This record gives sequence, C-alpha cells and structure tokens, in this order.
Amino acid sequence: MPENAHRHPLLFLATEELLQQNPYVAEFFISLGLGLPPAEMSPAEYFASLDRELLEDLGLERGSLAERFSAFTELLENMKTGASGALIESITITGGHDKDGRPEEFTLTVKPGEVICIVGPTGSGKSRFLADIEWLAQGDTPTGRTVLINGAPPEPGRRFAIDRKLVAQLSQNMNFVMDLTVEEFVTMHAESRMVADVAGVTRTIIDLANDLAGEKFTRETPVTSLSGGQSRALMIADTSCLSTSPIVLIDEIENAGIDRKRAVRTLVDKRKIVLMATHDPILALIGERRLVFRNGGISAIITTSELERANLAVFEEMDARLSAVRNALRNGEVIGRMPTNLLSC
Ligand SMILES: Nc1ncnc2c1ncn2[C@@H]1O[C@H](COP(=O)(O)OP(=O)(O)OP(=O)(O)O)[C@@H](O)[C@H]1O
Repeated sequence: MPENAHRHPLLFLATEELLQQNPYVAEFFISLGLGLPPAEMSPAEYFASLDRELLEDLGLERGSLAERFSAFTELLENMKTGASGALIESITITGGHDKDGRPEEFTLTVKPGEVICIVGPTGSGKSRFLADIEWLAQGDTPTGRTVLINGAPPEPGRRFAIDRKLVAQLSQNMNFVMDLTVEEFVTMHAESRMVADVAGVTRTIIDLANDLAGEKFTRETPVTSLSGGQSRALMIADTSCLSTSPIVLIDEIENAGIDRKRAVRTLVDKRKIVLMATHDPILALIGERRLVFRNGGISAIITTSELERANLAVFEEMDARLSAVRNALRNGEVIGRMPTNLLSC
C-alpha cells in the first residue's frame, strides 16, 4: 500500500473493542471469506499476519486490504449518520414547458419542514412533476424542468447514487411479495440502515403505523395480509423513522383508511421537504403552498390563506362524521338522519 493511501483509525483498534463499537464491521471480514481477527489484534495486525496461501486462495492482495477496510468503514459511518452528502437547505425547481411547449413562468424554492401540495385534473402532469424531482431533472425530462439543490445543480454522482438517495417516494401501490411478518420486514430494513437499537426502532415503527392505521395489526401479521391502508401506514412510519432522504414525495394518500393528517405531520416533523399530490381538502390545506397543474405545466402557485386554513376545522368535522358513517356501514349498522348544518357552511 502506498505511504499516502487512506488509512482509517479503526484499522488500529483491537478487534474486540472495534466490534463492540460497530458490530457491522464483522461483515467486512465475512464477505471476503476471512475469519474474524483474534479479539486482541487490530485489523492492521491481522492483515499483516494472514497466510499468503490463504490470501491467494481467496484472490486477495495483502496490500489492498487496509484500504478496502478503510473504504468499508467510511461507508458504514456515512450510512449510520444518515449522511446523504451535504445538508439540504433548499430545493429549487425552475419551470420548463407544458405539453404544448408553452413556457412555465415560475421558480419555486422549498425548504425543509415545508409541505407543498400538488393539484390538478387527471393527466395534467402531477406525477410527472414528482418524477422530475425524484430524478433531479436537469432539463432532460419531457417537461424541461430543472431542479437545484441548495441553489446549485446536483453533482452527477448524487443524481444516480442509490445509497444516498435524496428523495423517498411513497407511491400509491404497496405490494409486498415477501413471506415475512411485519416485525421481520421492519427489522430487516432497520438492520440494513444500521441503526443502533434495531429492536427499539422496529417497535416504534410498528406502534406508529398502528396509530396511523384505521385497523390495527400486530408484529406477527404477515406483510402480505396487510390491507392497503395498513401497508401505507407502515411505509409512512418506516419512511419517517428510517429514511435518511430529506425529500419525500407522496402520490395520493386518500382512501387509504389511515389518519392522513397525522401521517403527513409525522413526515414533516422530521424536517423533511414534503411534496404531495392530493385533492383531499384536509391535506391540501395543511400545505403552505399548492401548485395547480394544467396541461402538463404549473398554471398557478397558491399560498394557503388564513381564511382557507380557518375552514380546516369545518372540513375535519365533516371528515370525522363521514368516517363515523363509514365505520357504521362497515359494522352493518343502519344510518339515521344526519344533522344538515355542516353542509350549509
Ligand atoms: N410538460 C409535459 N410535457 C410533456 N409531457 C408531459 C408533461 N407533463 C406531463 N406529461 C405527460 O403527460 C402524461 C400524464 O401526466 P401525469 O401522469 O403526470 O398526470 P397526472 O396529473 O399525475 O394524472 P393522474 O391524476 O391521472 O394520475 C404522462 O405521460 C406525462 O409524462
């Protein structure tokens, strides 16, 4: 290894202490087909002590091991701290053109903690807009839009990095194909994110998902038998607790049988940027701004007014009543006469 090659300080720590600090480092040795180093030996000493024939059998070069170990531990550290590169302070979307090529006259800057809603008739380009953000478009999508991170174009490596994704997408369809229980599924994800307390985080996610879901499920429920609303709630809780992506895109949350408002608040609490396509009045009015789509372009950006916000309480009351009727129908009850005063406002 050259003198100036990168050496990580953990190379010189006794393995016992190293594994106590970071059990996932064991994966490095296992993946190469090596046994774990003796407890009192550091990885650097271990690499020096390895038998030449064994290294040859495994196709490994002694000189490259320290460097590979350093790169591996650095990657682990980045994943553990959730570092997806530099901190996101804003995203800026610059208009492209609509389906007829007419320019969109807008520049929109969004900061963490903000919720932006997306409205417009079917086929008007809402999903395309979310996809532009997901791809960090650089004038190279059908809309010609450009997305800037902290005011500058993202590095090309960042656009396509899968381990440092800036954008988490909660899509309408959640189909599980794996034969796992909810607990196994969430544990697997928590482990892959290398959180310190896998069991604790798993419990939190399942509890949160149950809070959001209309109908409860247990940790033993197979993921394949979750209802649409339950799996949606699980994904929202999971994204909120485990995703390191600072931008969350939500494509329609309605009809999912979950506490939609709390679900969105859960995501926003974590200082994320939330962009949500929705026509649900309760969700649309939570947003600070809403983008109105027409013919593939943004035709207006409306800031939610105090007056609109004030209506939220009325819509929530209407929503609660409708939910009560839905539950009554589900339970086979007969619906009596409803008060009409809410409808007249
Ligand atoms: N500015 C544009 N230029 C060219 N094509 C566009 C533009 N915007 C959207 N499209 C295309 O128009 C089609 C419909 O758009 P999209 O699916 O985004 O609409 P939507 O509003 O999400 O519809 P729905 O509400 O039915 O899901 C897609 O094929 C999309 O790629």
